[in-house]
Amino acid sequence: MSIGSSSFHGLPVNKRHQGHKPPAHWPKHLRYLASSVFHTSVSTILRTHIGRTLDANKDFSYENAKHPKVVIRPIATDLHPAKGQFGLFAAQRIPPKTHILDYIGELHCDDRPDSNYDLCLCRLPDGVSVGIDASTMGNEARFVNDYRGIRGKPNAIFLDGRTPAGELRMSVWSSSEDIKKGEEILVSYGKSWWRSRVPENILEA
Ligand SMILES: C[S@@+](CC[C@H](N)C(=O)[O-])C[C@H]1O[C@@H](n2cnc3c(N)ncnc32)[C@H](O)[C@@H]1O
Repeated sequence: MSIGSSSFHGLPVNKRHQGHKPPAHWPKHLRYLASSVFHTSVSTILRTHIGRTLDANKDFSYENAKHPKVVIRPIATDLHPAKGQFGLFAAQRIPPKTHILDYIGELHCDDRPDSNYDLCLCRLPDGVSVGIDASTMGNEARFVNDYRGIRGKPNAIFLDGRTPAGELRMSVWSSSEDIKKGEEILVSYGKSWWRSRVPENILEA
């Protein structure tokens, strides 16, 4: 099942992706990607809709634009519900409504009910949907946790938009308040994501 989303107008990824060097704490068994890759289940028509066949040179400045520094950290706090896993943290103050990074992974149209890293990129009128699965490959965005049990509300959101060259992407943006240096970046995966995984009474808490 996919993590939920809404909409925006796209902007950059950052210099971290240059040279494809994985960031600190990147798990060795996962492939680090600078941009998403297509699974064979995505048709040529859909690839065109997503826009990866458009002029890649136009995205040069987009890919190299400066973005807030973030860091993947292991979570060791007893009270954190994802203790023993990783989270994504602000390595500097992030102003409100700032594009932090894009959610990168494998673009696919097949069902991946067992993936906990599968975000919906788009749904078409004919019912076909494209997901971004970061379970085996992706970037830092795959480490963004859900706010539930960690803070009162999310401090970031998923928004979709197109890069200057026209590529459809899903990105993480800060919400209407600052994210302070050292704070964990937390979104809402949506109730439907949790509903398929945990009892309803925990969701209402
Ligand atoms: C997209 S991954 C987030 C990164 C993950 N923590 C990791 O280290 O790979 C989603 C998984 O993180 C964990 N997670 C995220 N938010 C959580 C929360 N609020 N409470 C408990 N577990 C959470 C769950 O195991 C979930 O399946």
